[in-house]
Amino acid sequence: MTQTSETGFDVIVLGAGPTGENIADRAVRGGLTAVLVEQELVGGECSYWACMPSKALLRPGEAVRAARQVGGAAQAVTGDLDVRAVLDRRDSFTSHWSDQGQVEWATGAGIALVRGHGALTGVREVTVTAADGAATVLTARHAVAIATGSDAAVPDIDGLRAARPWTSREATSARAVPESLAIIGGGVVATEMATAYAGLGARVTVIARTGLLGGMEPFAGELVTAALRERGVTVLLGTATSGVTRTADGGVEIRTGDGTTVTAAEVLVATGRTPRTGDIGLETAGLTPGDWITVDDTMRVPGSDWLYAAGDVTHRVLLTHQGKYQARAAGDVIAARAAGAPVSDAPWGAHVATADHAAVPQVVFTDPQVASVGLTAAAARAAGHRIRVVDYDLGRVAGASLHADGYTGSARMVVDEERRVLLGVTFAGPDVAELLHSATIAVVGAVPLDRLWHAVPAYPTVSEIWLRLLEAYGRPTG
Ligand SMILES: Cc1cc2nc3c(=O)[nH]c(=O)nc-3n(C[C@H](O)[C@H](O)[C@H](O)COP(=O)(O)OP(=O)(O)OC[C@H]3O[C@@H](n4cnc5c(N)ncnc54)[C@H](O)[C@@H]3O)c2cc1C
Ligand SMILES: NC(=O)c1ccc[n+]([C@@H]2O[C@H](COP(=O)([O-])OP(=O)(O)OC[C@H]3O[C@@H](n4cnc5c(N)ncnc54)[C@H](O)[C@@H]3O)[C@@H](O)[C@H]2O)c1
Repeated sequence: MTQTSETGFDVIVLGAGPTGENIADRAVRGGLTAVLVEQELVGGECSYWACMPSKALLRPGEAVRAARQVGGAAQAVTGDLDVRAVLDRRDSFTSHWSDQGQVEWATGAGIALVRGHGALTGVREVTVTAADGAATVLTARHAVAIATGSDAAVPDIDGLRAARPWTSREATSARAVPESLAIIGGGVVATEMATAYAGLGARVTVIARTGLLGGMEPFAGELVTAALRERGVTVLLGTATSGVTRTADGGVEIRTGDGTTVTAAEVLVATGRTPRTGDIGLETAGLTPGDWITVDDTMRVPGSDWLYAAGDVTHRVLLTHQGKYQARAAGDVIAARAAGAPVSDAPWGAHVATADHAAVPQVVFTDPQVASVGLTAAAARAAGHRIRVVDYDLGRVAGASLHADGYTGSARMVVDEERRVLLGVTFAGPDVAELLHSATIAVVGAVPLDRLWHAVPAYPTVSEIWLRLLEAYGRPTG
């Protein structure tokens, strides 16, 4: 096979998902040249098999349910979802799984692209093997950044692999809605896909070995469990899966730890992620293939002066916006170090991803939505903070009661009693996603509670939850 060499780049970025794209973009904006190496589609998991198609599957059902919760509007909703139209709209959000638009963006941003499977083969060296076997050896002047992301993890459950389960890829790109869907897992993918597929008419069973949305405030999982059940989803909590069989009629049979059997047309495994690092030459840099890649807060691999990693592959936070945030730090610090310019790597500096540790925002697009930032009460206590927890029933806020009849939701703020600032905030309820950034700013800005009283929420909006939480905490008297 042919082999060519290219040495003209300052930075090589392995993987053109949202993280890789942003590393390359920031490096180019910083005056460097950059090349992206991509083996599938430029845009990565998020654009084609994760964030965008999953939200496109969820939004139509949410819009119809929202209308049904408003007297007067409810009477206008006289039909069911048009499933074909939902799937077609989803297809448009994935650009029909074509990356032409993102390739044009990269070219316009001055970023080169080499297609194929990339692997480290030496210091600042990546060898890219194209589909036809042709190899291109790329050598970088300054840095190689790994942003190869993650794959769905398929746990070692008897018969599961042989049963050809759906992963998040099949769930987000399905051409049709199965009559029934069993979901193993109780996390974000499981709850979002249960919401989407139940809304699209499938009979859904969730098999979760603990509660739903573990790791978030407990009321979030409880509200989502209740809402799923109300919509006809069977939610089995505290239930292990012991075996899976693909049956002669093409369906699946799932045996649970308590001896019951769940049958469905398809089974979705939604039990977390595994790093795409098995075959990218990590051993050449002294790292272990198949492991997540540990980095410092400038996204550099400890002990190396040229190897960086960001996004899912680091296991810091498996979210697109956080990967892009890390990417901005990484691209900028690579450019600064290349220029011999000062590096701003103290906490909250321009070249570090400090928020990964203290203020990660996340929205779970279930119905109700869950939006959280920072520490839960349990995590804050475990970290040794002296905290006070303030809860408020979102349905009692005037704006919420106008927003939806019978609005059901809850909010919690976790106050650091030593500094009188917020460590974390969680909202669960219809349409709380857009509330989240207010909380993120309060947490990242360490806005003192006494000052928050002067951030007056408009009446009558759902954001008056802020006033109610502060009232519940107590108004300063001094
Ligand atoms: C169903 C689902 C829904 C989600 N929804 C959301 C959401 O709503 N909001 C959110 O913030 N996050 C969401 N996420 C998480 C989000 O998708 C990831 O955090 C994000 O895609 C990570 O970006 P990344 O660039 O690090 O990796 P990826 O998006 O995985 O991109 C990595 C890229 O590297 C390429 N690559 C890998 N190995 C090689 C190699 N050796 N050579 C060349 N190329 C290679 C891959 O082909 C891929 O294009 C969701 C995840 C799932 C599974
Ligand atoms: N809206 C969003 O931001 C969004 C949406 C989807 C996914 N994501 C990201 O994608 C990542 C992957 O999502 P996910 O739902 O796969 O992972 P997750 O970590 O959220 O949940 C994994 C679930 O699987 C269960 N589990 C793990 N191993 C198991 C086993 N062997 N048997 C049975 N259950 C098992 C866990 O108890 C947990 O309930 C998450 O980290 C999430 O941040 C984000």
